[in-house]
Amino acid sequence: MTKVAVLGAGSWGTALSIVLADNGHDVRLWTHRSEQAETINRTHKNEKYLDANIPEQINATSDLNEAITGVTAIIIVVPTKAIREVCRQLSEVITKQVTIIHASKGIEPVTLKRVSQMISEEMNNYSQEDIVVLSGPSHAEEVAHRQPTTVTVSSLNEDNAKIAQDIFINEDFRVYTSPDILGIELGGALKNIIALGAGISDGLGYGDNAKAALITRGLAEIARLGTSLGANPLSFLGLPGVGDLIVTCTSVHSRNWRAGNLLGKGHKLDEVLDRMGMVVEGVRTVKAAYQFAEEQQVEMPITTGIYQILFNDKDPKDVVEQLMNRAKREEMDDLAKLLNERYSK
Ligand SMILES: NC(=O)C1=CN([C@@H]2O[C@H](COP(=O)(O)OP(=O)(O)OC[C@H]3O[C@@H](n4cnc5c(N)ncnc54)[C@H](O)[C@@H]3O)[C@@H](O)[C@H]2O)C=CC1
Ligand SMILES: O=C(CO)COP(=O)(O)O
Repeated sequence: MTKVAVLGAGSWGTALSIVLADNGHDVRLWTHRSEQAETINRTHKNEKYLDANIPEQINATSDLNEAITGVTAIIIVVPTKAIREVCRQLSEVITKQVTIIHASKGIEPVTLKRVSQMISEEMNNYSQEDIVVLSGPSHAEEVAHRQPTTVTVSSLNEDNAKIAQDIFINEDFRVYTSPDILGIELGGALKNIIALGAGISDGLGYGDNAKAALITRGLAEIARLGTSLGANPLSFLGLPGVGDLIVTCTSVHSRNWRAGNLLGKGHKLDEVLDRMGMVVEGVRTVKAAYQFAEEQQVEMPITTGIYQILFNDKDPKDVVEQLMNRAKREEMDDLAKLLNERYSK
């Protein structure tokens, strides 16, 4: 039995702890709130986040040193906004080299750093090769009930990705590997923006045609930005790309979709975030993507429209009109062209 620590006791940290416990690992679930640790240990529930029972071999603690003592792997699953703070705390108590896997989905505004980059910047003795990302279409609510789920793990060091694959894989939770950490992290982060858009569209009362358009054209702009940064275009056709786009744009479990839905119904952003009570990563990531698009000179009309709704108080209906009345163009100048350029020789 391997001892592992999961840092972050929200929906996803709790669901991943259940997978790890099912795999026979001794799991320490760290939360920064001692009362939450006490409740989880006493009731074997984490009701604010999930309705599932928490197996007894998961021990919650608010003592970070206790959580990581003797572990072979640490899974970081806090909102992107808290990554640097948690890693700074971790860096102070960690004494040996272990596998670090993160499962957070976002990009930091201003620095435009991905999560693996933030972790390696904050942790002494850890370079980017030491970090693994786990991403894919995986709502915590379903994973916690052992519903079939597939994800991808990726690292600059393939051996580390394989270690993560072995730690997590089981008959309900299938784990693939990929060498393209850039594409995997970008896909997971950027799909949240499009999920906000899908929620807005549904909130406005638009139908499945509009949603299919958002998913498809959203994928095109994600791939456009991702490949301009050096990601493999094929990654966006995989689980952490189109797979995660489908699941977040079409599921009521998605907090990004739900937040978008409320925005589409006319609620203001502050009120929406208050009502959610859980992280809505797309709100922060849209700032980063908007900035990225300007810097890379990449066209991202959906991202731009959602940015205008969130931060410039633009009416969602006007944004739809703006998107529908853009200059005429050929469809297949994006992902298909990129793939063609890359693989036609
Ligand atoms: N919920 C899901 O189904 C999935 C979530 N993710 C990603 O996982 C990450 C975490 O999401 P969730 O667990 O769903 O969020 P959540 O909102 O359910 O929980 C976040 C947890 O992080 C804790 N936290 C916040 N700030 C902290 C800090 N400074 N130090 C320590 N703990 C802190 C909160 O107390 C809370 O327990 C996000 O990046 C999300 O995009 C990825 C895949 C699936
Ligand atoms: O990333 C997710 C599922 O793969 C969860 O999405 P939300 O954060 O929108 O709930």
